[in-house]
Order: sequence, then C-alpha cells, then structure tokens
Amino acid sequence: MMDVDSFDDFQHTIQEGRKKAKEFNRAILVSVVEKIQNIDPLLFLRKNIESVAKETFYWENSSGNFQLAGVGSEKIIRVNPHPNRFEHVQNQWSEILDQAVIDNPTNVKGTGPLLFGSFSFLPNMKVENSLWENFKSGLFYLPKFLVTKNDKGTYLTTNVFCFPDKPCQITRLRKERDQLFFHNEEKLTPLTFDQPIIKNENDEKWIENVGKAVQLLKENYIKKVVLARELRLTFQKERPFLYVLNQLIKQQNNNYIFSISHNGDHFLGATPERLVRKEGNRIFSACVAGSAPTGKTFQEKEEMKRDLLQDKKNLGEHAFVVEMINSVFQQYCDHVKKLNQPEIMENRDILHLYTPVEGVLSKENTSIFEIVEKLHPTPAMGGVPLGKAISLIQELELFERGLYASPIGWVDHESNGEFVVAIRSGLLKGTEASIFAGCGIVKDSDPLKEYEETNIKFRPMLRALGGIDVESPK
Ligand SMILES: C=C(O[C@H]1C=CC=C(C(=O)O)[C@@H]1O)C(=O)O
Repeated sequence: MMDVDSFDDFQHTIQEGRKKAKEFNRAILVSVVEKIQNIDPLLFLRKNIESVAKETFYWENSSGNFQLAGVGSEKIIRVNPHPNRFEHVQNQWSEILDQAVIDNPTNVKGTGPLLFGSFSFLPNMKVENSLWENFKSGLFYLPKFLVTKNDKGTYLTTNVFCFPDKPCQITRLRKERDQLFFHNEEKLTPLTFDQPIIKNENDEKWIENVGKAVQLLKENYIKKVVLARELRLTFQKERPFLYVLNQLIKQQNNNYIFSISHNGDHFLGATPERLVRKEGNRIFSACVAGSAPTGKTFQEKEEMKRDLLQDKKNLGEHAFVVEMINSVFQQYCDHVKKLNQPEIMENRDILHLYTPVEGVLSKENTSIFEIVEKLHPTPAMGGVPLGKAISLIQELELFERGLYASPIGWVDHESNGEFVVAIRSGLLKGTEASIFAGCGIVKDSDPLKEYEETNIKFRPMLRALGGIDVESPK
C-alpha cells in the first residue's frame, strides 16, 4: 500500500499537472515513479489483467535482467498505414511528453512515461477479416501502470492525464494503485492441456513457391528473399496466454520475450534478434541470419558450429544483413564497431550466425523511431534488393505477415529504448493460434531444406503451446 507521505507527494504532483492543464488548456501527462518491493512482473500482469484492463504488454531482455510489464492504457497510439508511420508515432510521443510532469527520483531507464508497441511488417496491410483485424497496422501503449524490474530493484510507474476541465480522480487512482499488489505471492498454476490439432495443408504449395524464388535468384532477378510460413493450431480449450508466456520465459533463455494484447488477442514470442537498442548516444544492433540445427551431443554441437561458420550459403545470407545494418550505422554514427567475422549464437533449437554492431550517434537527439525506420526490414526479414523482395513476399507467401517479423519494443521519455524483430512468434486468438517462421532464400537454397529450417524455427512457439515436448505439470 502506498504510505501517507508518498500519497501526499503523489497528490501534490497531480495537482501540479492539473494546474498546468489549466494554464495550457490541454491534457497534461503526469507520471510518478516509486521503488516498490520485489515482485514477479508476470504475476503482476496476472493479478491485474482481469481487474484493471486486458490491455497488457510484457518484455524481457535476452540477458533476463530487465523486465517491463504494463497494464491498462492511459493512451493508445494507433499506427497509421502510411510510409510516414514511424515519424507519426514519434510526433505523437513528443506531443504526449510536451509539458509532462514527471516525478522520477529513481532515474532508472525504462521507468516513467514509456511507450510500448509494434509496427506491422508493412504499412499497407489488408486487415478486414484478417488475422490481424485487432492489431491492424500496429499500436503503442502508454500504460496506466508499469512495473520495471532490473538487477537493482522493482519500480512502479503510474501515468495519468490531467485535463483542464475535469477534476482528476485522485482517490480512485490511489485505490486502484493499492489494489495492484494484493495476492502477488500467488504462483501461476500449471495446467494440463489437450494436444493441439495442427493444420499445415499449404506446405507443398510453400515448397513449390520457394522453388519459384530459387529460379528467380538463379536468373539474378534478385539476390535474397525471406519467405515465411504460418502454422495454424486449434485447441479444444483456449490456452491462457499468461501460461504460454510463462512457458516461453522458462524455455527460451538468451532470447527476448515479448507480448502485446489487444481486444482479447495476444501476440507473443521469443526472438534472438535485436533490431536496435539506444542508450544515451550509443546504439547497438545485431545481425542474426544464417542458421543450422543444434546437435544432440557436445561433439555434434561443436561440429555443427564449425560447419556453420564455414558454410558459404549461410555466410552469404548473413553478409547481406551485415552490409545493410553497417551502412545505416555509418550514416548515423561517428564511430562504428563491428566484428569482421560472425560468431555463433546458440539457442535451444537452432544455431545462428551473429555479428553485433554498435556505434556512437553523431546527433544524440536522433529518435529511436528514425533508426528503426532505416533498419526495418533488414535483409534477415525482407531481402535484397528490398523492393523486389517485398513484391515476391506478397506474391509467394500464403498468409498476411501482420506483426510477424515487425519491429516491437519500447522507448522511454529520455529516448532510451530497444526494438527487436518479432520472429519465433505467434498470435493467440481464442481457441486458435497462428505461429510463424521464415528463412532467407538465396540461389543455392534447397526448398526442402528451407522447409525443414522453418520447422525448427516453429519449435519455440510450438513447445510453449504444448505442441511438442509438453512439460509434465509440476
Ligand atoms: C525470418 C526468420 O528468421 C530470420 C532470422 C534469423 C535467421 C534467418 C535465416 O537463417 O534464414 C532468418 O533470416 C524467422 O525465424 O522467422
């Protein structure tokens, strides 16, 4: 419960917001941050998803030492379906922050006003009667309540708008805030489920289409294209999304875990691929492309790693990504640091070629959205040249990408933030789930092998949904 002193501070900050709202005759954001007892952000979501709001998000970085959990939306920014969508979100964010009253004694990144959300893969999506009718071209939340957890502690941010002509319901807000933490010691109960029915009737057509792409690659029409598949799962009983999210957290170490929920649909995943992290004037990206299965024994694994590091086809696929990300960094940074040779990134089901890139921004106030715009989609998601690759994706893929392979992430009020690429992901919609996986096609690609590679890339979501290696309830 909030003590009397901190409540007085809270009240005082909100009154300041109200005064400003009257003075400027517009809505003013008030954001209050407090350090709280350590709690599990996932339990925080679970407790409040019913009582506060179904609008939630979750984020965990790949080291597992930074989490965000948001409930409720004080503001939703809908991404517009136009090419200027990145700038549009940035402008709305700047407008929200303009004159905001921020009481943040912690100075911890990822606390205070923060926007979390996703752009769709392409701006111009078909949304009517589509899988993505709820998310449309993407959306961003300014949460009402945000829990931020790092190595040093746990923090709660409360965001509220004050209006010139309406009193702010401080007492109600206080009550809501105090109720957030009741029963937070509860554990997520393990559940038993039916095996999903998996629909994959498009597989042969997909393999045929990869063959068509290989033909075009051989004719030098294009250098690389990334083609993806959807797998549709049906359950007898709806899979609770927090259970699936918890499975991903437990099963996918070294990956970013993300989820965003809207109107009862949940988009979530465990991705190895950072698009960009911004901390002050430094930016970091990761080129992740080129894959091989992991071996079963230690020796097998070592052999697979050695082979992948020398495999010409995979090195070629990877090089396109490095070239593109490096050129964006050269454009925005004074100093760029990157390895000359890729390393191996090892995940539970798959190995990747991996080249980290970092740089110091020439202009510190560069918006993270501008960098996201320049980087998305990298040749790990689109292809080379991009225009032709996008046309081929639209022609040869058998589903609408929506938020799959799109930039998803957060930005705080000091312009720190991080976006990843939403792969190894799925959309939960009632008793159905759609999961997605793609792979880079180059002229030496074998369609059947690429098909096998997508099957491996489905495994993280499939396992979390109980489609393979179902964990016995503990
Ligand atoms: C498009 C996906 O993976 C990309 C990321 C890493 C490696 C890739 C590859 O080796 O083909 C893909 O470019 C996916 O997992 O859905």
